[in-house]
Amino acid sequence: KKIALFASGSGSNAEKIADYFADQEGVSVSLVLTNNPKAGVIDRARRGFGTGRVHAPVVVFDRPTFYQTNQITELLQNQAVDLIVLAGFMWLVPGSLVQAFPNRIVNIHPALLPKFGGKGMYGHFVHEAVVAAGEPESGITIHFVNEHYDEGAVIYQASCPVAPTDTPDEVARKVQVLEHAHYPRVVAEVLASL
Ligand SMILES: N[C@@H]1O[C@H](COP(=O)(O)O)[C@@H](O)[C@H]1O
Repeated sequence: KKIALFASGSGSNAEKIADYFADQEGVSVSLVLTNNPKAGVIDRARRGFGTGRVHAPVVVFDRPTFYQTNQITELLQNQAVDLIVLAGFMWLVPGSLVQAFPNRIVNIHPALLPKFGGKGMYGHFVHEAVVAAGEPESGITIHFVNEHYDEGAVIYQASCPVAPTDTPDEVARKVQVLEHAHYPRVVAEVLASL
């Protein structure tokens, strides 16, 4: 089975996923794709991720290529990718790609959807909103991707307590622990179900 990893930023989740499958028979990371030429994920991929043994081509694309051509969808189809994994990818996935990979695109959101999701709700903004709302807990949501931000069917959620004194940074740290602990395993379960 083949995975393609999409990331726009640091790529810590992409690295955890690549490392998780580094020694797994029958599962490989065939492509790393980013919309950001300065994304930290590029260096991680070039180093072979955490294990230094997962070497996948890195593709950097721009907005016209993603939204006005079919190049990315065709590349993924030509590589016979089984599952597309969004790991901190910030752009909305075009309908053509969603239709080409039905129930084969997953995303992780750093909050307990349906709360604190949607356009503009990403990265630190989410944790600031959770703290500002005085939420007693936060967490992660892993979901299938459809044509709307953060609205696809939920696959898995895990939560963590938020103390009244927690800062957005502290919430971000707690949530990242959940992301790294659960996303690789849930990706493996979705892959096994395909
Ligand atoms: N969608 C969100 O974007 C962030 C990406 O972090 P990283 O994987 O680039 O470190 C994570 O918090 C993820 O939930």
